[in-house]
Amino acid sequence: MTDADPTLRPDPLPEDNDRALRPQALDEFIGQAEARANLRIFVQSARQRGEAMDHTLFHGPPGLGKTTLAQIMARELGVNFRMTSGPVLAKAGDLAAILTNLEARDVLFIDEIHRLNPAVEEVLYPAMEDFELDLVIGDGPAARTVRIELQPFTLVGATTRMGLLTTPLRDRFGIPTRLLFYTVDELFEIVSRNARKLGAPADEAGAREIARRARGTPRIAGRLLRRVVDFAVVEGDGRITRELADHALTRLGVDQLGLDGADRRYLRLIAENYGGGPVGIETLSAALSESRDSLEEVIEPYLLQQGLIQRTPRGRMLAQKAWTHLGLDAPRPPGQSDLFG
Ligand SMILES: Nc1ncnc2c1ncn2[C@@H]1O[C@H](COP(=O)(O)OP(=O)(O)OP(=O)(O)O)[C@@H](O)[C@H]1O
Ligand SMILES: [Mg+2]
Repeated sequence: MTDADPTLRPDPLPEDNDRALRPQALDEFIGQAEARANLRIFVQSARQRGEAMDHTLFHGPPGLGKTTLAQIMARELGVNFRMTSGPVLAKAGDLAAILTNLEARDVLFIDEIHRLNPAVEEVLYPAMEDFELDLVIGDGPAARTVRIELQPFTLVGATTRMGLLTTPLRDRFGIPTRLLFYTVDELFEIVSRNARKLGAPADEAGAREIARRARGTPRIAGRLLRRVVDFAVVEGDGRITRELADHALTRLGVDQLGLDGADRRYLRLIAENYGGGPVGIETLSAALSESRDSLEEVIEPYLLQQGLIQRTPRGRMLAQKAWTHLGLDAPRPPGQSDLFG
């Protein structure tokens, strides 16, 4: 097991595309209660008025259900779902081709919308605001602009990095929706339901153990469940108990808090090489050979949410909980004498 086993990371993998396990309706979607309640109202209102729903932006760490919710919105609105992503839309013409093919009230989903090329983003502004497209035809002195009317549509954007969105783009979303890490109870429901769908008998304590160690993330819960099922079949009697789940997760390198090798490597680096910090993100990125983006998008949000690290103006610092979790003693602040030493 390598430190950064990709199957334990929250980033998407092809094996996640298990349609049977993806919730198909708002009622089947567990967790995100506030976002869900609001979306239900906006969907219903758009349906009753017969209008396109307002543009919606989902932001939050990977694997929390942004794409799933976008698909559910289209289904609940009873419209087509078209999907693309920021990096895929290289030229303004690519986006124009998609926009002109939308039918009235369709949902256009743009994943990783913070990675749109600025020229493409320019095209998006009038499209979002007035359902119009300004196309430049030809070049040089013969160039002219043609205005094309679009069908009213709903843009659904998703991003793991809200901070990287330009202000004009952010301001054009009527419904910004932040997704939060799931509670253990919510993940417990998701794991139990998925176990039933997979025909894998999981008792309550077994499902709860997986939920507790899923890093607050349904995508990880789904993957851990599949792995635990494998252990149950090969090394157990097929049933998922707490002992079996604990054995399997420990073998997979998922610890009691749900941290994997990459998380622990991050914490241990700050503890052992930087005395607990503060240490700058660029330094951590170089020392771990991980991009700054992946530290900020994937590793840090959960460690912050769990109170294992703190972000200060001078860099990242370990919290006491992290020292305890690593089984290390926090260094004493300078000047404080050791009464017993
Ligand atoms: N509330 C939920 N209940 C059950 N399963 C869920 C829920 N939310 C997400 N999932 C499952 O978790 C996986 C990840 O969800 P999804 O692809 O929507 O995440 P995402 O936020 O779009 O991630 P990324 O930022 O990587 O694109 C999917 O397999 C989906 O079925
Ligand atoms: Mg997604």
